[in-house]
Amino acid sequence: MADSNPSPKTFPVSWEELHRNAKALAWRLIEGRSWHGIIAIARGGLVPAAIIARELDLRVVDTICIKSYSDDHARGEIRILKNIVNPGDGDGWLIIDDLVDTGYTAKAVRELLPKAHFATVYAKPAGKPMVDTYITEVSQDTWIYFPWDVEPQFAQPLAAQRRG
Ligand SMILES: O=P(O)(O)OC[C@H]1O[C@H](OP(=O)(O)OP(=O)(O)O)[C@H](O)[C@@H]1O
Ligand SMILES: Nc1nc2[nH]cnc2c(=O)[nH]1
Ligand SMILES: [Mg+2]
Repeated sequence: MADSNPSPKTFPVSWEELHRNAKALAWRLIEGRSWHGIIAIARGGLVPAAIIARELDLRVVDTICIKSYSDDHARGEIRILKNIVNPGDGDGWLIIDDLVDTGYTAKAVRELLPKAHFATVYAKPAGKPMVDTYITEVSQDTWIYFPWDVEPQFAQPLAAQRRG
């Protein structure tokens, strides 16, 4: 995606869908191995990380706090606002984020924790190669709206929209 994000398509995600997809991710992550704990990429990774921590019975949850997008969906420089305390190389740790878009956030975290397992609920094609496990793919020109991004509001009936 370019630095400013036109995203002609939108993909609203409900709490129920997010919960179901995060649980689907937990199913994938519980297969065949155990984890020391979770490193959530805040803020977007916090809710999926909480769901996955509950499903995998993981009680150790740390955060890396990163900002790369502003509220108007424009991507800026990646800023690591808080790192984890004792990173090591990440071996045996799960990194959880809500989504991977361009993959720049994931790339920056992978450089810090090269042996961690990087998992997201949603993935766009450009960022897909940066994640080890994801559940749902959406197209690159789609902007995902999470439940915390939106609130219900009145929608015009179709006939009224046509009348203009
Ligand atoms: O693959 P990328 O293009 O790097 O984009 C993905 C990142 O963008 C969003 O975070 P954002 O920086 O908007 O902060 P937030 O998690 O606080 O919403 C999202 O939560 C991912 O962390
Ligand atoms: N909410 C949201 N944040 C993003 N950050 C980068 N891409 C996206 C997206 O599609 N939705
Ligand atoms: Mg984020």
